[in-house]
Amino acid sequence: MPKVPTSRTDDAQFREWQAAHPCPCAEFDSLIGSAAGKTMAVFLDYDGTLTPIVSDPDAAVMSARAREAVAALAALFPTAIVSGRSRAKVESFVRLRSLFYAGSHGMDIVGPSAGPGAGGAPPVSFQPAAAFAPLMARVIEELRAAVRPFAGTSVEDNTFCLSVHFRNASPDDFPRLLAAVEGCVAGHRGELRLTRGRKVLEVRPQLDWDKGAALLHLLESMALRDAERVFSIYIGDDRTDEDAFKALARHGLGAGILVSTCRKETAASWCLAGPDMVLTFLERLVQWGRTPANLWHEVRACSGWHIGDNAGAD
Ligand SMILES: O=P(O)(O)OC[C@H]1O[C@H](O[C@H]2O[C@H](CO)[C@@H](O)[C@H](O)[C@H]2O)[C@H](O)[C@@H](O)[C@@H]1O
Repeated sequence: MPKVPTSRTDDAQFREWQAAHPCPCAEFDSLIGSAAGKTMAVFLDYDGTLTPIVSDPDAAVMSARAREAVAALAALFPTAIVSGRSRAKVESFVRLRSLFYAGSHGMDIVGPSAGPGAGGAPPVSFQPAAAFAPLMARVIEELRAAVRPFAGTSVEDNTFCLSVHFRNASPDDFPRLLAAVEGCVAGHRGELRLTRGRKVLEVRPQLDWDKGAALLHLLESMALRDAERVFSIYIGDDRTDEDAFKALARHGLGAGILVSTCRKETAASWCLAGPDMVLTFLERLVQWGRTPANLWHEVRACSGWHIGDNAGAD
């Protein structure tokens, strides 16, 4: 595999990659052109997408600007947050009731409790990993004991996913930390699996379910899984978002937008250079969504979501 540059100083390679993954702010009309004649749905990752990455996971709060943009978006398009966080935690950060939420990497899904999405069919509510809850509650204690020797680590309870953070740990400890976490997972062979995110190891149920499956489930639930009629946008920064990018690409359902400042292997076809650019893009999408070009003004309803004008209702 070619060495992947880690910064924009790897100019030539980065420019080549960038040409293949343009910025949707710079080429907004081109992206929107792909959605011509279709209604739109929007899916957003949380950490590293709506908020900058910070060293304390509990401090990743959403800015007023981000909340305003997402609220406005949710009044114009079906909008979902798809996060590795527990649903309760991401809801408490975002504090908007007009959204669909898929927490625990899509293993905990609910529909809106207020605003446009709350109309129509009953809200989506789905927990494909529900049977694993008792196991996860036991394993978190095992993990906490296993990582205790490594200063700067912590285990975050994301309900159906346990996140072992090592952003604040010594890089020298990583091989032993990884071995300790792998040991825990191996103790539950066939029941658990280990994935990786940004300075985080994630212990999840051994289940064929990820953010891509959650995205398809949400589209299905809203009667929007129709490539002829609907164009979905998914924005995310992490490895786990790749499953959603792949699902969109595989089924021709829309556009994946990676949030990154460096060249990466990705199934996304667009790139935004950080959470600030994400907000700029979302604000642009809101402006566009308020014009008659947004076909939700004509369609007005789908199963589980209907357009409204109460962006401030949350
Ligand atoms: O799917 P996401 O919404 O992106 O959640 C993925 C993980 O995000 C959080 O961890 C990441 O962000 C933290 C705060 O900026 C950072 O400290 C950490 O190093 C990152 O990995 C969250 O804390 C995890 O539980 C999520 O699984």
